[in-house]
Amino acid sequence: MLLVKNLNVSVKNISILKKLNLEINPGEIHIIMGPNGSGKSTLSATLSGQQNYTVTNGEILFKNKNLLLLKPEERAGEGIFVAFQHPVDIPGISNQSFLHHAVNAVRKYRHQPLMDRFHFIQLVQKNMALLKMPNDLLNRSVNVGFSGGEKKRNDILQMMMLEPLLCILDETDSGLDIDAIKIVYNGLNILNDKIRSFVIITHYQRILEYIKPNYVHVLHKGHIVKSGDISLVKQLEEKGYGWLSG
Ligand SMILES: Nc1ncnc2c1ncn2[C@@H]1O[C@H](COP(=O)(O)OP(=O)(O)OP(=O)(O)O)[C@@H](O)[C@H]1O
Repeated sequence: MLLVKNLNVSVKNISILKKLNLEINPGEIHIIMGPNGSGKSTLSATLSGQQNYTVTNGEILFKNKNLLLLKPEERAGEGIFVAFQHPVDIPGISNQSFLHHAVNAVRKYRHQPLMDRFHFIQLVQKNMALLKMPNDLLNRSVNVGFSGGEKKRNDILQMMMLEPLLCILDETDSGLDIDAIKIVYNGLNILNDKIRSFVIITHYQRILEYIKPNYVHVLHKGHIVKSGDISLVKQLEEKGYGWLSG
């Protein structure tokens, strides 16, 4: 589904990702861990097509298409969803109209029938109940004044509504209380099937209580220095990252 080959990315002429390789197949869950500043968020920003992240070498194929030729909204239409480490506030636009617009934008791109207001409200309320989100968050401006945990749940709500193929979650589990972590990962598990894939960026071993990843990768100084299975998470917890710095 996603193939990243020899990817080099710079931000403001500073080289961040270096010869990064990653392959993700349908239905797989990949966890990416790594020290602060190793380039994890740079990878998610690059995949989403954010400005200022310049690909200086390498390629990214998504469903065999050259992702680098696609605009951010086209990438979303193709099925890429990124929950950013720091979800953005959008003052003046209600969460409901933002979500409804986003749902229909991807449906239009995918040549699917648009969702009318009635069906949208039914679905969004069902998903909000699963995420234990109060209804008033729908009427407020996107993320404005939301608590940290509410913003992260709102990200998962967006993911559930947009039904992406590749879900990239950048530290969605940071700053959540124990109940919220369970709710967020339950939301993720609801979407987890044989087709959809996940890239989960996290600093926490506790993720293994909720998610069973196929692969775990360690990103260090801009490239993947080690890949393995869940036993790698336990090794990292015991030994830290020093033994991998080479
Ligand atoms: N817009 C920017 N301008 C300057 N430097 C940047 C920018 N974005 C990222 N960087 C730098 O790139 C490096 C990698 O940052 P990135 O946010 O990708 O790391 P990370 O692995 O996600 O870290 P953390 O675990 O702390 O979230 C850091 O040294 C960071 O300062």
